Amino acid sequence: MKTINIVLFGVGNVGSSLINQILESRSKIFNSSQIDIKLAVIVNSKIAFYNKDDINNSWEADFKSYGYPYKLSQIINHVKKEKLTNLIAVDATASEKFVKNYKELIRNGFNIVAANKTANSLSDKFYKDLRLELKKHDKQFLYETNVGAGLPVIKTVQDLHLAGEEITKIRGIFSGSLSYIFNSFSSNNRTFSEVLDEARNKGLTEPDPRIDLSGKDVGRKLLILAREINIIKELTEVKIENLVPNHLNGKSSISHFNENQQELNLNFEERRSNLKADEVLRHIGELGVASGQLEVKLVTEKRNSPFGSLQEADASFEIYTKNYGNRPIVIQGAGAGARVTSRGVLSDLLKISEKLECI
Ligand SMILES: NC(=O)c1ccc[n+]([C@@H]2O[C@H](COP(=O)([O-])OP(=O)(O)OC[C@H]3O[C@@H](n4cnc5c(N)ncnc54)[C@H](O)[C@@H]3O)[C@@H](O)[C@H]2O)c1
Ligand SMILES: N[C@@H](CCO)C(=O)O
Repeated sequence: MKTINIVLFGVGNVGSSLINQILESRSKIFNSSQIDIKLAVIVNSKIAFYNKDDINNSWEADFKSYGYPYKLSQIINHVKKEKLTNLIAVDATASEKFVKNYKELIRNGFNIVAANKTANSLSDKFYKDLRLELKKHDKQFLYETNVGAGLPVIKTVQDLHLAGEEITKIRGIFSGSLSYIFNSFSSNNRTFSEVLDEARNKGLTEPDPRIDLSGKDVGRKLLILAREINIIKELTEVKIENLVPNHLNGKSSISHFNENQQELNLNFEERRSNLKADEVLRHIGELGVASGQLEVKLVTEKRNSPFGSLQEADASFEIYTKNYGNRPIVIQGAGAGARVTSRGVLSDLLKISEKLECI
């Protein structure tokens, strides 16, 4: 039998769904794999809840009642004092600041599973240093949900690359958030701002939806896949069509954006009115291996084309390789949403567990 001890950072849409899925699935997982999943500490940006007993369905109330302000060093001291082993830190935050803690976590015995895409899309130096630290301490880092939420995109690209298959191009609808938004917007008469609010309320967008609309989220995903196949790039080198006007982006606050997001309506209304009856708007990412070009843009597609006929928050990735020729591998399905994402995180947790010690 193996016990794994999880410290969960981020108790928002994805983090909460992960806790609930662990509660739902852990006896099934224990019966099939003899892996006992313990949630040792759960943490948001303000408070930490140290879970002495087994977590149960009242976790949300316990978190609110018994959580208190913390420092990372206190969490590390706690797991040491309790002699917890097989440690895995889950990063379900969207924080650029939090990823700077990864090295300290690794040095203190943690493996890492991240839904947060930041660690893999900061500088090439940060990316490589992190991997050196993992190697030095013999720790694992999995992040399948960084691209396509629960869809197996990263693993597929890694496996093809590892096997020596030459990947020539990856093209697709990389954003489940923007897929939902442009599906809804292209097919009815609601304003862009109304559709954006709906996607946010369904937990389909980034906590700050400007990360989606500015193209940064898809830019990050392209960069993450490029790095998997040894293309050395920085986010600043990705050619991105930014859908947010400058005065609502950059240094302006999220509340300023929320109050003024109707200003987006006019531009998108114009783009919608230019569509023919058989056309829809689609947000595309493209990674050309030979050209080394990474590009994010909003395009017009025929409604009955593969990308044009996607539904809901579907993402779709076409992976072109030398041997697959002009018939790419296609990975398609829900590309955003807390439940598909947290299931992907849970699957990464179990993959890491396979290599941990039985205790
Ligand atoms: N929702 C999806 O469909 C989806 C898909 C793939 C990946 N992701 C990624 O999952 C992550 C979480 O998304 P979400 O929708 O759950 O966001 P959310 O805003 O609902 O939750 C984020 C949580 O992180 C906490 N947090 C912020 N800074 C922190 C810090 N420094 N330390 C500890 N906790 C901190 C917040 O308090 C909050 O509890 C994001 O990085 C997102 O890109 C989400
Ligand atoms: N913005 C993400 C979902 C939240 O991370 C996506 O569209 O894939």
